[in-house]
Amino acid sequence: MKKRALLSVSDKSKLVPFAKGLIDLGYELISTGGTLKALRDGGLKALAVSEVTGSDEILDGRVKSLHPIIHAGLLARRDDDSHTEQLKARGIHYIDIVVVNLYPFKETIQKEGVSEAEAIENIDIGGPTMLRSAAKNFRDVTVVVDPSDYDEVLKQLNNGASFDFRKTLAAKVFRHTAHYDGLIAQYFIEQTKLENPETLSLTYERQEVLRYGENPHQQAAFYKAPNVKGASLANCKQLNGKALSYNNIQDANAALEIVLEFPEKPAAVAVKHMNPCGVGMGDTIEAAFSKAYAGDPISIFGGIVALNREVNEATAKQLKEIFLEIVIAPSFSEGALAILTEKPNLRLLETDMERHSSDKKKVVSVLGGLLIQDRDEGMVTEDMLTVATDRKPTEAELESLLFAWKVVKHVKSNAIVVAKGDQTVGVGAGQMNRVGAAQIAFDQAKDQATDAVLASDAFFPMPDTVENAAKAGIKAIIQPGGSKRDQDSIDACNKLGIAMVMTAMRHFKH
Ligand SMILES: NC(=O)c1ncn([C@@H]2O[C@H](COP(=O)(O)O)[C@@H](O)[C@H]2O)c1NC=O
Repeated sequence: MKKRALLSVSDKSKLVPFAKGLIDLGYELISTGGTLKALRDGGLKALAVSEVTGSDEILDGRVKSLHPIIHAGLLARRDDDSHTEQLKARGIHYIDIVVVNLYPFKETIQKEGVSEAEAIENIDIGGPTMLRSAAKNFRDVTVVVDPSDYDEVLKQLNNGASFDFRKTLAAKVFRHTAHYDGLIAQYFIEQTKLENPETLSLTYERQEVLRYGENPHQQAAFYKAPNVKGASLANCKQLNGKALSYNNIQDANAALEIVLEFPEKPAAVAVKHMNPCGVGMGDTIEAAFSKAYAGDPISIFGGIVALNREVNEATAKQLKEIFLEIVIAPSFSEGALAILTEKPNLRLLETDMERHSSDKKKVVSVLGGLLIQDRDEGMVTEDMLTVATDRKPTEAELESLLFAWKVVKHVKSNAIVVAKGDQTVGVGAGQMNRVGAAQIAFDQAKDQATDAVLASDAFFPMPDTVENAAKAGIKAIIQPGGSKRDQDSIDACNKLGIAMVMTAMRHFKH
C-alpha cells in the first residue's frame, strides 16, 4: 500500500513543487478543498479528504478534516498490533506525513478595524488538531508546519527521515500551536479587558540571536511582540553599523523611552547604562543635542543618543565628533547620512516616534517567576501640582521643574535630576539613599546648580537633601510629597528661600 501524505495549507506558496516531490518519493496525496484545487491546478493527482472519510466538508469549512478516519490514521502506533488490527477492521489507512499551516489569525487581527466575527472565523481548529495528532505520533509520522522546511523535508525523506528529524519537526509544531493559541488567548484577554489573568501565555517571535548577553559568557536573543508597531527597537530600520548587541538594545530602548516624553519640541537624550546622562530640548534638533551633550560631556562617551526630529547635517557634524554606539531618530537627511556613515561602526537606527497603544505592560523576570505591571505612563501637568512653600516657583522655574520631572521618571531610583531651563546639568542615579543621589547630581552640575531646579523621584524622608540643595544653589524643587515628615522639608525650603511643588505621584524605577 502506498504511503499517504495529507496536505491542508492556508499558505499555498511553494506547495506544488513540494507536493510533486512527495509524489516522486512514492506518496499518495490527500487534501482539503482549497489545497486540493491548488494541487490539481498544478497538475498533480490527489484524493479529497471527503473521499477518504466519506464525509463532505460542512459548515463552511468549519469541519473538513475533523474525522476519526483522519485522526486514527495519524495517531495509530505502528508497533502496536491492536492499533493495526483496529485500523484494518475499519479499512483505515495510516497517514505518514502531515503538511499543515494554519488560518492566518495573527494577520487577521492586525488588520485595521477587523470584526470579532472575522477574527473568530480565522481561529483554525482542524489544522492544529491534525498537527497535534501527527506531532504526538512523531515516532511514525512526519509533520511539517513551516513552508521554509519543505526543501529539507524532501531531502530527509529521500534518506528515510530519521527519528531525530521527525522529533525536531514535532517540537516545532508544538511551539507553533502554542504560539498560535497564545495569540488567541491574548486577543480574548484584550477583548474581555481582563487584567491579571490566572495563567499568562506571553508569546513572542525571535527577532535575532545575539552574539552574547550583557556579558560575553551569557547567551542571548531578542524577541519581538507579534504585533509590534510604533516606536520600538524591534520595529526600526538599521542604516549603518554593526549588529546591535544586548546592551545596545537595552540602552537604545531607554533613550527612546525618554525622548518620547518630549514630543512637543525638538529633544535629544544621551544614555549610558540605561540612565540618561544628558537631556536637552531646543528650537532646533541641533540646539537640543548641544544641550544634551553639555549636560555631561564626559559620560556621553560611548553612549547612545536618541533624537525626536530628523537628524540634519548640523546635528550630524556634532554627533560625528563624539564616540557614540548608536544614534536613533525618526529619520536622517541624506547629508546627515553621508556624514555619519563615514563612521562604519556607528549604528544608525530609524524608528517611529510614537508609542503604540498595545505597548501597555512591562514584564521583568525574578527567580522562579515574573512580575508584570502597567508601564509607567504617569504624567504630571501644571494644574496637578501643589505649591507647598511660601514662595511659588516662577513661570520659568515651573517649566524647568516639569522638564526635570519627566527626566527623573526614567532615572534608576534613588534618582535626582538637576536641570537648568530645558537642559539637565546633573543626574544622580541608582543610589541606595537619596542624599547620595543628590550629591552626585550636585557634584556633576558644579556651579551650574546655581539657580537651577531639582527633581526627586520620591519623597524626602528628611530635610537633608533640601539643605544640601540650598548649599548647591538650587532654587526650586519638584517631588511627590507623602512623607510623614514632609513638613520638615517644607520648613527647610521656606527657611532657605526654595520653592517646592508636590506632584502626588511617585516615579520609582528599579
Ligand atoms: N475544520 C477543519 O476540519 C479543518 N481542517 C483543516 N483546516 C484548515 O484549513 C486550511 C486549508 O483549507 P483549504 O485546503 O480548504 O484551503 C488549513 O489552514 C487547515 O489548517 C480546517 N479548518 C479549520 O478549522
